[in-house]
Amino acid sequence: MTVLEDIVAGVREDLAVREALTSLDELKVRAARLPGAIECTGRLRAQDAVAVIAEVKRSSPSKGALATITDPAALAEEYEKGGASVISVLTEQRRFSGSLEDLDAVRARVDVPLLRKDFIVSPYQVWEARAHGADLVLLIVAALEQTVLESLVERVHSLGMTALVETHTLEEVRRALDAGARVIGVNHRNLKTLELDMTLFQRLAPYIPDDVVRVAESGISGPRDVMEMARGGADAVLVGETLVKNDAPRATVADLVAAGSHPSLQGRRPA
Ligand SMILES: O=C(O)c1ccccc1NCC(=O)[C@H](O)[C@H](O)COP(=O)(O)O
Repeated sequence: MTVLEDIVAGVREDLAVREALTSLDELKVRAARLPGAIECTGRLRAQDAVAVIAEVKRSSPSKGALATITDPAALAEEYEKGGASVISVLTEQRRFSGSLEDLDAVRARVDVPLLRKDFIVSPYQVWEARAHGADLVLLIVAALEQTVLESLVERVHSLGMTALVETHTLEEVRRALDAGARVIGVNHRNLKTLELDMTLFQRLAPYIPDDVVRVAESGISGPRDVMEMARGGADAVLVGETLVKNDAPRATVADLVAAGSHPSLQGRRPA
């Protein structure tokens, strides 16, 4: 069994417990009481800047415990003040120590769009994301059959949310495009082996059309990486470990944001 398969098996078990506790109808009622999802593609695709998606991440299969985040909302507030365009909240519990309560807490404190970062395999989880205030949902191509991927992308969009469709190979990029993705992430981390390949975004980005938002994910350790991703065609970067292990998350986000709008990057994208 790969790491990804193992994570998804646990996610399915935890999902069955939540489904027994809260009906889909109840989630729909909760979602209807909330303001609509924030439109995100424009924010992720500023003309001459790289958007920073800053992640709340306590632990991971590749690195184990990363940070004791007792107040995820306070951390998210620092990210927002540092200029993050989107905040990603890991809600998977077994391997990432996250929860939907983290998403609620962050939603109550910040105004920027929120990404529910989890291993989504069912429309129930998409409704759950919306009912807990998420504006974006991660869909991992490697974890989903094509027909399921297509129906989840459609469900996410029909709820006014944005799907960040994550890929790791050229075939997955093609599947993401076939599924109607408007935002495609290239994860440097292979979720089956956990190996990082920091050249992957630059190699796959040319296969992602200009009208689709391109996000470089994982292993980004500082401003230099942001500039490299920008030169390779990134509209946005997704950063977790570097931020949660840092004593000054606001300043660190600000440094990444500044790198993404460095004068040497101006004019890299057609108007
Ligand atoms: O981070 C992991 O070890 C991991 C393992 C298996 C599946 C997913 C995993 N991470 C999810 C992510 O995509 C990252 O949290 C995100 O891209 C940020 O990465 P980083 O900046 O390297 O923390």
